[in-house]
Amino acid sequence: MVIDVTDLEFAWRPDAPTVLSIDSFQVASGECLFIKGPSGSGKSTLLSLLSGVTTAAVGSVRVMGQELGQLGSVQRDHFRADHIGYIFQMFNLIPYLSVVDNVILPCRFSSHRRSKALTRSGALEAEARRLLQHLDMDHPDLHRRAVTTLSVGQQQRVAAARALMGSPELLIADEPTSSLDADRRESFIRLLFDECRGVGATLIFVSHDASLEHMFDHTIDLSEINRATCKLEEG
Ligand SMILES: Nc1ncnc2c1ncn2[C@@H]1O[C@H](COP(=O)(O)OP(=O)(O)OP(=O)(O)O)[C@@H](O)[C@H]1O
Repeated sequence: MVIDVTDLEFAWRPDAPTVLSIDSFQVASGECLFIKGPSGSGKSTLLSLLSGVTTAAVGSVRVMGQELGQLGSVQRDHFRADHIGYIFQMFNLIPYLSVVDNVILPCRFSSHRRSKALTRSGALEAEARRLLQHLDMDHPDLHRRAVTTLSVGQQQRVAAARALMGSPELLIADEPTSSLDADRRESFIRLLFDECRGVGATLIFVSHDASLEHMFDHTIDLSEINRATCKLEEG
């Protein structure tokens, strides 16, 4: 199992309502999982817990066998940098870096990912260019451009290449296609699948957009496994 969550209870503050109450949630290695759920059902909160941005006082969140609650915040930052590629909804590219330097960035924070990238392509820049090419960004002129001059679809591909750099075992994508039209959304997801399957990575893709669901191995509706949402709906 890449992810094993049991008996989780989470509130953002001790006096705030419970946002997540999940008895059991597992994701197998190599799976491409689609997580859907209405706005406010706790999707982003779950991703914060899976990536160790925050931790739960009650229950267990294991990622690749590591109990995240047992790590301090600096150790969790290292764990995330080494093992998790994250594609943000707004991409979070660094505006003053070139395309290639944005893609290389995870290797500045993780020697683990740096050595994997070097093993694969011999040089970080070569690995960044290989990923960009696979993601349909194959024009060398594009690689030198400032990210602020790229289209939304191009920025999305740069964000994906950055998340894939150094072959993290787990890729998390938080609504990264919401600003694209339907055709471009599907082609982007196919490219992500190709890259993930190529290295045996696990993909967790979160979206409101149920029309993407058919593309994935499995789907989870968070509001169905989250007892906190059920209680809110009943109340
Ligand atoms: N950093 C935070 N601090 C405090 N409360 C938060 C924080 N992030 C989310 N929440 C609260 O947790 C609940 C679940 O929000 P969350 O963002 O996880 O839902 P979501 O399913 O991702 O929603 P959306 O689809 O609209 O992004 C909401 O009540 C929200 O206000």
